[in-house]
Amino acid sequence: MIPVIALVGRPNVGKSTLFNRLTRSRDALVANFPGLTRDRQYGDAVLEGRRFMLIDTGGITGDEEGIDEAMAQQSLLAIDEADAVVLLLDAKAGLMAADHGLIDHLRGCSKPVFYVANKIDGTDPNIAMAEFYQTGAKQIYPLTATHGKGVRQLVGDVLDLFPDADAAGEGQDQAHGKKIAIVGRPNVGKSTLVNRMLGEERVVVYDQPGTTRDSIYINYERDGEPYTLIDTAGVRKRRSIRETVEKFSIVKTLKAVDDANVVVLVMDARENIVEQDLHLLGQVIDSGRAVVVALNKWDGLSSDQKNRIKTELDRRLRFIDFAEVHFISALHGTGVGHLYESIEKAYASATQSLQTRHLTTILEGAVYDHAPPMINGRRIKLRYAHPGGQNPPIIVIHGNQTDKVPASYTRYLEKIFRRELKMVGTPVRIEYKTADNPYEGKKNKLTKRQVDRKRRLVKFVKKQDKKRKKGK
Ligand SMILES: Nc1nc2c(ncn2[C@@H]2O[C@H](COP(=O)(O)OP(=O)(O)OP(=O)(O)O)[C@@H](O)[C@H]2O)c(=O)[nH]1
Ligand SMILES: Nc1nc2c(ncn2[C@@H]2O[C@H](COP(=O)(O)OP(=O)(O)OP(=O)(O)O)[C@@H](O)[C@H]2O)c(=O)[nH]1
Repeated sequence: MIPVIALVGRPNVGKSTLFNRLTRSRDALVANFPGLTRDRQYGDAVLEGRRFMLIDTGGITGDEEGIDEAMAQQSLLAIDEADAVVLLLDAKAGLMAADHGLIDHLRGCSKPVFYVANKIDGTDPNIAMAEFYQTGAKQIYPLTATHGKGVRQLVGDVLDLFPDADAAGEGQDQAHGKKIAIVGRPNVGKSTLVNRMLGEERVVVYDQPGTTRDSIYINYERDGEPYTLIDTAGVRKRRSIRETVEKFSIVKTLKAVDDANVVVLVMDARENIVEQDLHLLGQVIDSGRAVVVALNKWDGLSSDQKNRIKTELDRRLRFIDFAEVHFISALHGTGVGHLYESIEKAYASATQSLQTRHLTTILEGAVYDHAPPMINGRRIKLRYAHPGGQNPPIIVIHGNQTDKVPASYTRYLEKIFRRELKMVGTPVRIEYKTADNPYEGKKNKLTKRQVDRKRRLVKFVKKQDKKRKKGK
């Protein structure tokens, strides 16, 4: 499963700078759910093809007195959620009292810790490093977060601790059948829904989580078919101080989404749709997983209220018109059966096998109806399409100038593919390959002249072949 790295350090050491450099999420998920102590940022990141999740504990504000405590709490939660910790120190400022507090704590915890001397630019690295080695750290990584110098070495070494991260994850080897993650804000009714969905079904294995950040994987059978429910609800009946402080974990939610085939996003009809619901939904769509929306607590609402909520829903969820929405009562069990129908449809859509011939026909139809635009006097040409993966379905389109296809045209194609392939409940990804330069991407890139020469040569050889055939 995807490794989680926490960035900690006192204010202003450069955590956010490093976070922004590494994450690719358009808009990082900020933990400001009710019930969370402090804001933290969560981002999806990649380094040389290796994926990981990053937590930034930055952005602490407050009066001088409050800072230490807030920072401590913030950092402790992040450290707890992480698989490895990166501690940033400021080479310009040197060691400060607040650094010692964190260092002491990290010594006592069992997570791997990487010490970093940031802002090494413009200082004498030897002096700064010598001071930091006094902390007893075995290795200090010099870094310039603003320029990215030293980042690859640092993150590469951290990720080397998790060589199997992309292979089957913790959940994966326990899972059987279709994996359904139940996610949503605190208190929307996730665990009530999980109990409802299991109902009378035969539970095969019920796996208790090790920590708050682990989801529960429940294997069961429904109509003789194997399923796994990934339950992200807060841990109940376990009381420790920390859990009363915070029982909702974003890491847990994101990992569950990552590991699932279909995500059921639960929202609370009585609270309407809030910003955090949309953030979560955005994250689910980015992950490419199939999705079903469950508007829970639909019982006991007046028809006026129901109409108002439906109008609001139409407006705010327009950006995922492909997802099916259900109005349910997990408490009474109404609508839960239909939820399964949508889950099945979404799963089937996300994993159906696609044929090159069929995809190309659809592409040709779409282009015929509505041609891609001209760029610099040349029309973008989309020639053929083939499948590139499942869950999410990936459609690879080959053509000329494909790097110039406008986003609006890609959205148009997505819509047509989804319609023609009768896909429900899953995003579709379109990837482009360009045929402008057939030698592109080869190890030794050829110059334009060399390419032209090769093209002429190929033409010449083909002509010769034709002549020879005619002669026969
Ligand atoms: N010279 C230099 N400045 C840096 C470097 N990295 C970060 N800075 C600067 O240090 C300042 C603080 O950086 P941030 O990334 O906001 O620090 P932070 O640790 O996230 O701070 P908080 O959000 O307050 O916790 C900014 O002005 C950065 O431009 C670096 O490598 N070299
Ligand atoms: N009226 C009504 N109440 C519900 C429904 N579903 C859940 N609830 C109530 O909402 C509260 C929260 O439900 P939970 O299932 O614990 O919510 P959760 O999402 O698992 O909460 P966390 O553990 O905080 O993540 C409980 O008091 C439930 O009885 C519903 O369909 N209708």
